[in-house]
Amino acid sequence: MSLSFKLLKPTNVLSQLGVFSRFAVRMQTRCKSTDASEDEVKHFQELAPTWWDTDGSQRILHKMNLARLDFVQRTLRSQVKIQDPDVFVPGYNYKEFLPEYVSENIQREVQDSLETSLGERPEMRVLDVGCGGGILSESLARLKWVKNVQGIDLTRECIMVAKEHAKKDPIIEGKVNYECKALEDVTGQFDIITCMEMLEHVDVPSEILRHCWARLNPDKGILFLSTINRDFISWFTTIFMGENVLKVVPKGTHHLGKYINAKEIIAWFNENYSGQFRLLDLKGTMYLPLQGWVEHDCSNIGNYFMAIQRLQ
Ligand SMILES: CC(C)=CCC/C(C)=C/CC/C(C)=C/CC/C(C)=C/CC/C(C)=C/CC/C(C)=C/Cc1cc(C(=O)O)cc(O)c1O
Ligand SMILES: C[S@@+](CC[C@H](N)C(=O)[O-])C[C@H]1O[C@@H](n2cnc3c(N)ncnc32)[C@H](O)[C@@H]1O
Ligand SMILES: [Mg+2]
Repeated sequence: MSLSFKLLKPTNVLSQLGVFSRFAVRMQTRCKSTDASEDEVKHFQELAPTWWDTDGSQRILHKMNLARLDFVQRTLRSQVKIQDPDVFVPGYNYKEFLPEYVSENIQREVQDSLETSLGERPEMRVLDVGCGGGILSESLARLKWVKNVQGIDLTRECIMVAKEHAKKDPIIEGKVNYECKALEDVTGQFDIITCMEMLEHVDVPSEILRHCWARLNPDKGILFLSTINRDFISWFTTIFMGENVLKVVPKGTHHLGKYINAKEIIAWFNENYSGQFRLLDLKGTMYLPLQGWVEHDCSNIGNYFMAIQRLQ
């Protein structure tokens, strides 16, 4: 590995921002640019056996799954046009001006029409990069507008757990398949690519994004990311509180120096794919003990969800 990552202390995190962006650093020693480091694989190997224990070491990931599925579905619905001419979609904020029962009716009609349109859409092919034990892969495979989900991960034990768990649900039989392989070895094109809570675990995230882009349907394919900004709040919540105080995240899961700022990702897309993509949505998200994961508009602080659409 060309660079050694030290855990950045919050005091010097500001000196690191912008000066030492590992984001575009290319590996010199790894045979594959999208390969996983041994320490990351070893960490997740040990977690694999309890992956599907919703009160176990991945409980926070299970809780996050609800929020990120909302984000994915909301983003996709925003891309669907209402086809039904009988559905009235007011051109103003009707919730503020119409009686509650009227605006609820409108909202339900719009929702039903969107669900129908999504259900009629050509069935979507999904790639889940760094799928782990399949928490997100399975949830996506259960969505009616998904044709199939390909989950890949480089921790073999996670793939084995994912395969075994998928057998428990006949609804997703034949809709989800898993392989232990590097992203650059994945062939085919996908309408949706998800890369959730994985970028902060790789040494060269730009290589992951580059290979995701190459496999994204150029006709409006959508890349969904969730990862963590490199800032003090992230260190405080995800490492100090998450791993050391509340102990709700396995110790050693995260390293501040590997976190990636949302602004860095957007800048990288502008630099490499200017005019070929659209940022569909970017939301901050944070875990609150009594509420679970909640979205907020400070996407440059802490965790965030991002949706990027390929236009050509
Ligand atoms: C607007 C804004 C962001 C303001 C912030 C202001 C501020 C100081 C807020 C503090 C928030 C607060 C109330 C903190 C109290 C302590 C607390 C609840 C901390 C959260 C700890 C936690 C659950 C962090 C989540 C870590 C994380 C990213 C989980 C995903 C995950 C999980 C796993 C796994 O389970 O194995 C592995 C991964 O790689 C993950 O990314
Ligand atoms: C925190 S888990 C997230 C799992 C899943 N995406 C989710 O959110 O439920 C991170 C996963 O990324 C995998 N991973 C790390 N580096 C990888 C790489 N270079 N290629 C493929 N998978 C990788 C790890 O093995 C681990 O299973
Ligand atoms: Mg993580």
